Amino acid sequence: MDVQRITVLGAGSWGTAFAKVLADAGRDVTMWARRPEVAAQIRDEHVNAGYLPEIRLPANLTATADAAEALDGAEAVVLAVPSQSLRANLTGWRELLPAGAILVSLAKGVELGTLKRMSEVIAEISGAPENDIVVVSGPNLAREIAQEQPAAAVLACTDHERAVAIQRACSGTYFRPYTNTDVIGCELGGACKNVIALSCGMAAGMGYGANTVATLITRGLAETARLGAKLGADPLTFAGLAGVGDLVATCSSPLSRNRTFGERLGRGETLEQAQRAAGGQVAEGVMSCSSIRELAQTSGVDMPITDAMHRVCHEGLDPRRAGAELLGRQNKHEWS
Ligand SMILES: NC(=O)C1=CN([C@@H]2O[C@H](COP(=O)(O)OP(=O)(O)OC[C@H]3O[C@@H](n4cnc5c(N)ncnc54)[C@H](OP(=O)(O)O)[C@@H]3O)[C@@H](O)[C@H]2O)C=CC1
Ligand SMILES: O=C(CO)COP(=O)(O)O
Repeated sequence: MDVQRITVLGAGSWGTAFAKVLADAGRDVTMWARRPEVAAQIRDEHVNAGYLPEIRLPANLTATADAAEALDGAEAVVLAVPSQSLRANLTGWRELLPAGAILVSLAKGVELGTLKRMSEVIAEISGAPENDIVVVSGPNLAREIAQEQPAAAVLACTDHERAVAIQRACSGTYFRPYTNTDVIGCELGGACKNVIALSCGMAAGMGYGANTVATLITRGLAETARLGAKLGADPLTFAGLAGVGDLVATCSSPLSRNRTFGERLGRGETLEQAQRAAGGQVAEGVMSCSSIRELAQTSGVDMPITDAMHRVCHEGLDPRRAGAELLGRQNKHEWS
């Protein structure tokens, strides 16, 4: 199985950076952008100034705002829109998906209401078997990848052949993808770390230092792994790129939208102020803290940091009060 002609649906930060990775690896890439002016800029000026200013995009990467044109003849289709809009977007594209194209998900989130992972949403809407969908996850801050800084990722798919086809399509001098068959673990790792990054940002915004952030990262990993164990993930996944790798990158980097969003909350801004400052770019953790919390509750799993982030974001809990409540919980063994 080899894929040469690839379509990326979504022209935000990661959609554009991943399209560049594929094009740099020699694939013919067409992007779909929601706004025609963004498509025109990518196609004619080889730049996406709104999301990745100063990044020169390769000549074998083109763009259109017409989804039918973008999808015509695609052998692989990369879904690069935010988690909470994926269902609606994909429903609009369903009839246009070329038969047999490999579907690839970049989104890191859990759907509100259905509590589904993104590959479950994609399978439901597209009619493709869940086992055929390839999930991309790992420490992949879009700007660094677009600058060609070395990084690795995981391509998770139950069907190894499909994972290998996408692995070949995106392997390059600065991007090293590994395959993995644990789709559940990779998707949960990617979704949960956004919530933990919010909490780390919030702690930094309140003026706390490395100890607090490291505590949140470590205990965040513990609650993510607890949820994963309950839902059938391989515990090893959380020690890998889609687990601790992505968690550390996102929780530590000022480039992370989730961390930055949390930092604003920690400095006393309201949700609306932080949303305005994000300028339309998605901080997935803000919605996923609610869906993951509900998933944990229905699964009987304790996720205190996720619960606290939901209450700060959506129930008006003061960040300092949230911190005090986390510290004030009953003492327990580290692994209980
Ligand atoms: N940025 C990163 O570093 C990484 C992101 N991810 C994940 O990839 C996914 C996509 O992220 P990213 O590309 O960064 O997102 P951005 O917010 O940067 O861009 C979202 C893109 O989707 C488009 N879009 C289409 N429909 C909608 C809609 N209904 N609502 C909002 N946007 C819509 C936007 O169009 P328009 O420009 O017109 O608004 C834009 O092109 C997310 O799940 C994210 O967590 C994963 C790894 C790294
Ligand atoms: O998923 C990411 C890095 O792997 C990007 O994180 P943010 O969405 O917080 O920027």
